[in-house]
Amino acid sequence: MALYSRVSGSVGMITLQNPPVNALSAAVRQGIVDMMHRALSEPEVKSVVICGQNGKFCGGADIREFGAKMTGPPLVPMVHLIEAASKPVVAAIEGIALGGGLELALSCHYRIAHSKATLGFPEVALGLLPGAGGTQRLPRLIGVPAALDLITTGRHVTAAEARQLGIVDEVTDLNAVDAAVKFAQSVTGKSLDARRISTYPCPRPPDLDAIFERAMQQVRRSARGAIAPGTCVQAVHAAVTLPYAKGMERERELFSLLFTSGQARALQYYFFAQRAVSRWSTANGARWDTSKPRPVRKAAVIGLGTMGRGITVSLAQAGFSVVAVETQEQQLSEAKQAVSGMLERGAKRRGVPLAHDKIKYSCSVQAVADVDLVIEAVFEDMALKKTVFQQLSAICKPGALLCTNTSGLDIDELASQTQSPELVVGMHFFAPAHVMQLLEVVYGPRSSPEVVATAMQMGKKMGKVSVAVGNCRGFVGNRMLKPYLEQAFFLLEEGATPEQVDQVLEEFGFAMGVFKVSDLSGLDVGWKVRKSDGLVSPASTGTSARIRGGSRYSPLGDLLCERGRFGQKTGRGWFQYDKPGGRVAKPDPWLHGFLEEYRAQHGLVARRIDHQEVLERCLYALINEGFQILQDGIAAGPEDIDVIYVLGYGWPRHRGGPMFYAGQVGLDKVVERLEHYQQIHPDVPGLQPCSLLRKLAASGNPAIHKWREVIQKPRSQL
Ligand SMILES: CCCCCC/C=C/CC(=O)SCCNC(=O)CCNC(=O)[C@H](O)C(C)(C)COP(=O)(O)OP(=O)(O)OC[C@H]1O[C@@H](n2cnc3c(N)ncnc32)[C@H](O)[C@@H]1OP(=O)(O)O
Repeated sequence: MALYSRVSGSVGMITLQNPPVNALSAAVRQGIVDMMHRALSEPEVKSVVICGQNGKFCGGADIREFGAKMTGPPLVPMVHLIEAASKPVVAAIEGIALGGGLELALSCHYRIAHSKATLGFPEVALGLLPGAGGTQRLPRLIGVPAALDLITTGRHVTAAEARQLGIVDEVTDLNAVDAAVKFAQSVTGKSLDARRISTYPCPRPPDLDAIFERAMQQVRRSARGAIAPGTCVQAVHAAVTLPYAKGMERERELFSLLFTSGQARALQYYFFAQRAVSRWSTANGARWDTSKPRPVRKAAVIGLGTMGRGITVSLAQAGFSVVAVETQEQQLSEAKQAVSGMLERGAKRRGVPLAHDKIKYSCSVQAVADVDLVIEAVFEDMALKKTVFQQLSAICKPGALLCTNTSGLDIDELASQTQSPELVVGMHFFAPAHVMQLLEVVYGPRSSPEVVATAMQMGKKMGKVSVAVGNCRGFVGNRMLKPYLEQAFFLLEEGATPEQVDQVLEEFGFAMGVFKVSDLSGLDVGWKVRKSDGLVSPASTGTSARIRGGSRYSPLGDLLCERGRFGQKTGRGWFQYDKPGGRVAKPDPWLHGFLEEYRAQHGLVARRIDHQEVLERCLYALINEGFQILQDGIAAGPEDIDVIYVLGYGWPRHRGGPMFYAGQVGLDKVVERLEHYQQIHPDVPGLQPCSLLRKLAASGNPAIHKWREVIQKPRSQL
């Protein structure tokens, strides 16, 4: 709703009230319309200030209302009512003015912002465009290039930048509402003719066509199939080529197109999923709201390889004192240099002070004796990690958290090496650890709720999205990757090429196909894991070379590694590169020959494989594993899996995540296609739909927010 009050006798004040961000719900819009009419009808009122309660102007349209039937006054007539007002209306912008909130501010005649406020049009991230005149007013106010930048990227600007761009009229370090009231009094009675942005002509720079061409190219390059960025460009184009009223019609048309698209639904689901994962719960009933994090001031990182360095940088940048330990002198000095460089570049990019003095380096594990939390980041080898955990358990002060940055090893086995297994938790960072936003917090059966809460909070402080997951081989992300990779290998055996598989996955929206990603991460990484699992047996030939544990197995990855093809680092992998460390993947005729030879050797006849089969086998096998993970209680809900896949594995955000995507395709259809492929390839693992997937499909494909009800039933009966 909106509250009306009278300030200093002549200023009508409208205060938006809808915690937590004063979003423009039906009640708020109704309140604004009613209060505007009231302010305009009261003769004593000479000017109006619009502000938001609790130091937040407005977070935009209420996203929670998007799925429901529209009620209350629409936004467009509301902003027109404000702009057309005969009395000056001043927006007092504190905290945020985002999306519809900024559109509301742009309909006011003046804008006063607090210096700490941020402003922007983030609609593009929700699969939308600013649909209440934002695409028509902003270019009129700040010019086409700047408006295109803000609207197509969704980036937030500071009050200072907003002032520089001409979005706000004044910035204050003091109380913005008081400043707006004073300002409103000072403009009482002045003509408003030059203050209504919709009446401004839209500036037409001489190189207009080139500007739009460049903007389109830019969004095509980065959108990976998302339609909102390009549609935003079209809407801004209408501001330049059409009169205001017609431009508004075009904006409405384009907005409706986006609003009813599956992409907007997926992105809005993802918005809430990212927030839902912070309300974590574990399989044994620990929860975010009943578990108190422990205070952490000083942390340590053990092992300063690539991951350890990134983790050290993340911790220091988040303000923690860090003890960085590397027992090899030479490695330590290289790590020091690398970490300094990363911190310098980070400080420059973010415009923040350097955090060098936060880090103390040491060659001795003894240096961690007084820290509150240790993150072990040594080589991915169980025996080595066990030794480190035994040492840590003896050295660390009582109560210190012992965390491991493993990408899939058993947390419980490590915990059993310590005197306090309840203090052990996994913190699975993604490379590069100081850049990637995802953190899997892996709880073992003995991890205490406070320890999980502490690791989740640490992740948040490091600017990460932390997702709590249970302990199993590969946790959530890497466990789901296995069947996805397996299908890709089998498809090569059956006649596909790496470039065909990658093309299909990239057209779906992945930044990189599965084979390019493997080349980038290093083929030797998976090879080592398969070796330690006893899967790699170079001596075997004939049928047995392609069977492990009674199931079909493809040794193709192992064979490439045996030939020293580790991917980008060696200049050869599934693709070829111009040099070791090269980045541009090119099809490799050698590999095609190798595949032909391999098929001949194993009696496999290549067939034509279509795009649908590539996509369905790779994605549905991955999705099926996701349902198995939900069934096993490793992830608490589909949102956890979707956030992990979008942030950690390049799943296209505009498709919501694998579990959301499965719901969109139709769970019954996913089951039907898996069964179809299973019938044709009975020897291929991963194609048998798991019982939870079947159960959900049979219960009529319920909406994703209802899945938890079905998932929780079997467990509560245990
Ligand atoms: C039929 C409709 C026609 C409409 C035509 C006009 C179209 C206008 C388009 C829009 O305005 S779309 C909305 C544009 N605004 C946004 O995208 C803002 C989204 N929010 C954020 O970016 C952040 O939440 C924030 C505002 C910067 C605050 O960040 P912070 O980290 O401080 O807190 P959060 O955890 O993110 O959020 C707190 C809480 O608030 C909920 N929330 C935030 N914004 C909205 C919103 N616009 N509508 C509804 N709810 C919102 C958020 O979900 C959190 O609650 P939760 O319970 O934890 O999920």
